[in-house]
Amino acid sequence: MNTTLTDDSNREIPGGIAYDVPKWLGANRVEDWSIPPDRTVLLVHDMQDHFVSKYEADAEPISTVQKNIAELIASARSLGVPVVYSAQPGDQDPQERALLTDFWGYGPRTENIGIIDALAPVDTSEVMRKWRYSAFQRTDLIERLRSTGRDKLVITGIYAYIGCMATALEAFMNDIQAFIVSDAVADFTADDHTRALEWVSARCGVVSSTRDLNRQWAGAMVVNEAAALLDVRPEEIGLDSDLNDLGLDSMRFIQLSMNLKRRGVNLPFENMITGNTISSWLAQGATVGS
Ligand SMILES: C=C(O[C@H]1C=CC=C(C(=O)O)[C@@H]1O)C(=O)O
Repeated sequence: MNTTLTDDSNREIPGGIAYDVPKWLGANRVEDWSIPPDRTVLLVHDMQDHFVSKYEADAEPISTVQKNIAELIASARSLGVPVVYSAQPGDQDPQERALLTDFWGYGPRTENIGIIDALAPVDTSEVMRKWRYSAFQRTDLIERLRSTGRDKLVITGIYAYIGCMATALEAFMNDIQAFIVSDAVADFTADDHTRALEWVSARCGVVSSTRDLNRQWAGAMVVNEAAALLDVRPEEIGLDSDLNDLGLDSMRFIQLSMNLKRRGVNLPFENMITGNTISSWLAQGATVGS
């Protein structure tokens, strides 16, 4: 198949994209999926110079999205949640690119396919080469999940109404619970952004937010740190366990707060004296990241 375009201009992705990140006001069809760190993978979808450059730099939505993705990457790394990047190749052979050329022209050039510096992977092994909308197509994403017993995928990046949505759908069809992060994805317009969230929440996944995910992960980190301090197994500590009963005295509270600070969890000591359970501390606003 050999598509030659006479005029590529009307297939290019529009440049100068700028819109306020829409507030997700919808409801998820599924409400009981969670993201334990040992069963979750964080996907950073196509945050490559070529695609990110379509946004107005240092403006909404991309400034907020980049910041939130960076926060989630930091949280994931501190919890041992694998971070996986998808990235499309440059100067694609028309035979390989096939129908994408009809929709999007010749696609990215090799010089523009790097992951943006602000979100750089720590190792090339974190990066999967992606040829189609879905990050599952012709990649080892499903093996990366299955081989480590992980069945939850947190999806961030661009574009929400294209590859992020396609990836969430294919996750669902592979029995993987997909979580699309409302303020860590972006598209061409606020409407397209919202459409992606609405479709995923109604048909194949859960819409979450950076704050919600960080609170869930903060809870997991507090459990891990408290268990280490009390020399018990994490499974013995629930979010509503009275940690005083488990031996967490005031000195150890201070130690726990300091240990958590080192792990990037903001759990000020004054919050902790409001109650003896992790859920009471989370209610005070303990989160991971800034
Ligand atoms: C960022 C994505 O790339 C696709 C969307 C627009 C243009 C594309 C291209 O030029 O190859 C990709 O097919 C995505 O899948 O969300």
